[in-house]
Amino acid sequence: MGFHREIPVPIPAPLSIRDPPRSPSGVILASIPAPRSPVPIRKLSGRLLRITRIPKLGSAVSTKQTGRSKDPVINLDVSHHRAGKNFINVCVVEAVAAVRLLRIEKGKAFVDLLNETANDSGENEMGYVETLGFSTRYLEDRDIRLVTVVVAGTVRWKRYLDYLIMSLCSEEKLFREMEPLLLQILRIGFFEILKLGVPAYAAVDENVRLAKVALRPGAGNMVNAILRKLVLLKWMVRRWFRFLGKDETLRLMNWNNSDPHFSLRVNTSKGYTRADLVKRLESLQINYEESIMDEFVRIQEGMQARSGLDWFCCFFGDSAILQAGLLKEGMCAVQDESAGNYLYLVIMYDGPVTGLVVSVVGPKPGETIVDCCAAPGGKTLFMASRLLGQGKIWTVDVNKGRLRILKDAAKVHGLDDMITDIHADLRQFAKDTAAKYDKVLLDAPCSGLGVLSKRADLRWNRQFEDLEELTSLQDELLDSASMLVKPGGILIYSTCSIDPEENEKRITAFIQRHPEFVPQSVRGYVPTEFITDEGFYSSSPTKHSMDGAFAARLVRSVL
Ligand SMILES: C[S@@+](CC[C@H](N)C(=O)[O-])C[C@H]1O[C@@H](n2cnc3c(N)ncnc32)[C@H](O)[C@@H]1O
Repeated sequence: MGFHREIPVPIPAPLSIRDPPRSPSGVILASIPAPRSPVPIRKLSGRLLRITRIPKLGSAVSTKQTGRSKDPVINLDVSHHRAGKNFINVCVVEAVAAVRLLRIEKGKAFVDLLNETANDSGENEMGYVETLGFSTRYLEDRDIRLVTVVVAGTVRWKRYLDYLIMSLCSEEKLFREMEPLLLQILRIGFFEILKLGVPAYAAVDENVRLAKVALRPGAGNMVNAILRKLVLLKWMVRRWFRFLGKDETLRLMNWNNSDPHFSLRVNTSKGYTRADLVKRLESLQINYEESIMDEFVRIQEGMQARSGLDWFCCFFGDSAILQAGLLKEGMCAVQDESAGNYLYLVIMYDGPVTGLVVSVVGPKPGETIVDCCAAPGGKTLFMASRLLGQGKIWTVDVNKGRLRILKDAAKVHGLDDMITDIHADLRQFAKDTAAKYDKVLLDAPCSGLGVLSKRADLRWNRQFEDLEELTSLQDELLDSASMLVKPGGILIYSTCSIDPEENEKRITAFIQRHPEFVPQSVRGYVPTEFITDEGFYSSSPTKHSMDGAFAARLVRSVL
């Protein structure tokens, strides 16, 4: 038998109610369709399109129930992309592809088999597709070629597609126990969107219809939900592929989908040491791990941030840490070692994360510092604790509510004497202020793409257009922040993003606009594994098992 010949598969063409259509593995794929009744031909895009009455599938239907007059007519309008390319037979291409993929999975069909006129297995395949509720009569050669492209590509990318599908299922079990035809439909949808460049709306539409017709309405809803998630994520995944490569992107997606860990920073300004914190954690029988950063410990369990809500609503569930009052008494703060952002804990008046970005700032006793975009104050508090009671921090933020949280947190930590809060838009504040400061930190509003494991909602809310808006705001804020730096002073720019557009590219553009600033390596401020070739700080979820963040130091010339 030649390579291109198919081993015939026993797919029964005529099916009776007692013999429902099954996948090659024997799974019942749909209940019995009633006899089809052709309806008039409709003209579309200059071509004749035959609309087929399709019985509702998904539950056993009797001939009586599906008699001609009661048949629900499914509107099989040609979707725009196919119509534009003069394709007909909406969803049928996907239907044939799905059936062939099922057969391939069982080792009974070759990917590159085209018209299959040499034996009757091709006819069987088409007959089988008909039993799913589709007319294959008007499939043309180009449709069959498209089937081949879809099938070949789906087989080639199967592991990758499955990985993505699994990561977008609400739980792994859903993927593992997915019925075979449903899985093939999802694979086809993913392949069409990611690899064939089929417009997302069209791919979603067709595969949802296929699932509804061939399986049941609920299956269509599931395909709809998962494909839409992909569409929302697509721009992010594409970007990551471009600047991280495939393996790193897959690792990152895995990280973003895993349970986040949380870190605690001991509050040294109240005289506590990490040993004190560790002692309390041990007495509470809480699993911890000491971080590479002196003031931090990592907690693996018991604190969950609720996703889909705004940062005010983050909570710690029934955490023993919370119940023991460690946060309230100001012994520690919930902060990530990386750079921090506003995720955590506002309820306890403790600002977000800080960590290594504050090391990049390197606050020294006696210094004057402006923390632009400061609220809710994670970095402010950490910087203030490093000033050891000497020096001053001005905190600027446009958001009054968040600024109030910063103020309250400063009180709990006993640092309020050193902090002056300014409710203002940084751009206006910089114009109105003649004073110049030793250090200016701009922790810019950003996409948060480095903290997706903790901010699960961001992946669904962030649009590509946001990135464009954010980068121009970042440029404006950088220009304003730079006006506050004294000659010889330092400007620190940071984000909790891993996107070069918000990080390195903003610095490059800034230096072009402001030749009076020169980048200074962060060597000596953070461990070497966090230093990029250009001398910036960068933490990565996959490399360092912590939030992704970025920071750059820029020195203002003395002239
Ligand atoms: C990334 S968050 C800052 C997190 C903070 N540094 C911390 O560690 O807790 C960005 C902040 O920028 C503030 N912001 C946005 N646009 C601003 C503007 N034009 N002027 C001042 N603050 C602004 C937001 O209100 C938000 O609090």
